[in-house]
Amino acid sequence: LKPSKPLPPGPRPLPIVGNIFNVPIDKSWFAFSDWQKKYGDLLSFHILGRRFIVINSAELAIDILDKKGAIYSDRPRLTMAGDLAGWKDTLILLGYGETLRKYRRYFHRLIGSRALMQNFHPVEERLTYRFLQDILKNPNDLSTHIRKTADSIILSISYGYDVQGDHDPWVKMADNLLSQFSEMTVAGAYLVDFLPFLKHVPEWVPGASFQKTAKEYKATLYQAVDGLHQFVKDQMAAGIAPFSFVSSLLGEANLSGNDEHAIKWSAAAMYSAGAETTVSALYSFFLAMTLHPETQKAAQAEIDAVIGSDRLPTLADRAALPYVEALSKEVMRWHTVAPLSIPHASTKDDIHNGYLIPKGSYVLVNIWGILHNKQNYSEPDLFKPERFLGDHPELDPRTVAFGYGRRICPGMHLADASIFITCVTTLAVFNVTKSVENGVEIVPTLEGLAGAISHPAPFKCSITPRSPEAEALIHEIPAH
Ligand code: HEM
Repeated sequence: LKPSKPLPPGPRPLPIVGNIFNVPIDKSWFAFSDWQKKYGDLLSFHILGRRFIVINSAELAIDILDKKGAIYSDRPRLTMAGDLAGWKDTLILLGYGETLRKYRRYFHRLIGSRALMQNFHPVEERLTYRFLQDILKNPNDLSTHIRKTADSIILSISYGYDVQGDHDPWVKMADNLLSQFSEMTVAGAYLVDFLPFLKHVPEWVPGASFQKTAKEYKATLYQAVDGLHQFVKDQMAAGIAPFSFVSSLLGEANLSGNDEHAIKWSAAAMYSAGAETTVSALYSFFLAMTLHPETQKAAQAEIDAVIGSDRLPTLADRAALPYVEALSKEVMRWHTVAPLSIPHASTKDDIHNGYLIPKGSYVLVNIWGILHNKQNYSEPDLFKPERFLGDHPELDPRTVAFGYGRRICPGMHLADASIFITCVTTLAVFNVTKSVENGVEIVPTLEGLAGAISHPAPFKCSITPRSPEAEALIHEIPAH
């Protein structure tokens, strides 16, 4: 293709540095939504010659990332995190090709649909009931309990590993890994990402301390990935491995060494991509309930009518609870967990709607923008589960929040189950209200923090059992 077509519009660049001063480092999704008003749904800009394309509508995301998936499914190459610190082998950063498709097939076979997730319903339920007990014991430590629960669910489903207490060594190691990863991927954190030839500079050269850091981080990554994998193999050898992603795949006949490597690295992606994201979504659920007592009451009325008050809800009750279902959709929309998705990279020049999208562009989807666009949602800033009920429901946010095309989130059904079961069981037994300090009610606001995974800013709320019967139900949960 000759570059005869114009690039998608965007702010005017400066020579060499391009649009470096136009794009805010933090929460750039707001800027992209503003630019949309001026330039339309497809935008482009460059920073130091690197071309970025931003997609601002669901239709375009489908047309480009789904329908032209063959050329839009690569990932940007991260020199520090990917090449030097070893993360390039994880599913999230893996380039497009046969290995990626193999990893994704594993996800598909084990957790690729709501029906398959039923194999993991007992785990989801057991660990969420444990969460209710933790909250009852110590309602002020909400974020700690959420984190522990999300970690436990992922480690149990991926490795059959049962998290022990509040200071579990594997959780600690995995959390450490994640902070290393986010530290490395903050824009501009490492010069080597802009000047990749620097990766050949030896560690002892002044200024090359990133080599030492990368070595250290890579060691932590391998220790965790190899260690958890070995844990499952040891359990299988002893005949005590519970059903999990890894035990199920390793149990298949005629595995090659290559297959085992692929199983190991695809499982590693579950924790890296699944824990923080779930934490953010669950935390935003509690914020929404704090701010919207009327919504909470409507959901509780439905639960009381359908389930009664002498047992806890399960995932099997889902179809009978349309309001709670709508509420959990609204949780996915109202606060956007991954506001710009994960960038895709294009592998060929393409002309779309008359614009040139050059090979090697980084393609971002403004997920926050789509989920807060007035054309898709009435009063988008409000928390309104009703928008998904009735004869003309608004766009299902689960078709947006998990990304598009061949890199769409392979953990979406797991995330969806975790969110639903947490919402429904919490509402069945607790009231979430604004906390009161010195006689004054504290009214939090929704503020999504900066980051590839955006968490709601910390807030206070009060969580109390709905009734003595509800409290008794929590006590009756068998010890774990
Ligand atoms: C609320 C929870 C979650 C949200 C909002 C979310 C969102 C996303 C998004 C937007 C992407 C990028 C898709 C794209 O590139 O187009 C993604 C990728 C991914 N997610 Fe999730 N996710 C969530 C939970 C999970 C869970 C629980 C798991 C695993 C068990 C998981 C595993 C992954 C993996 C492995 C990728 C990388 C896929 C690839 O590069 O091919 N996610 N997720």
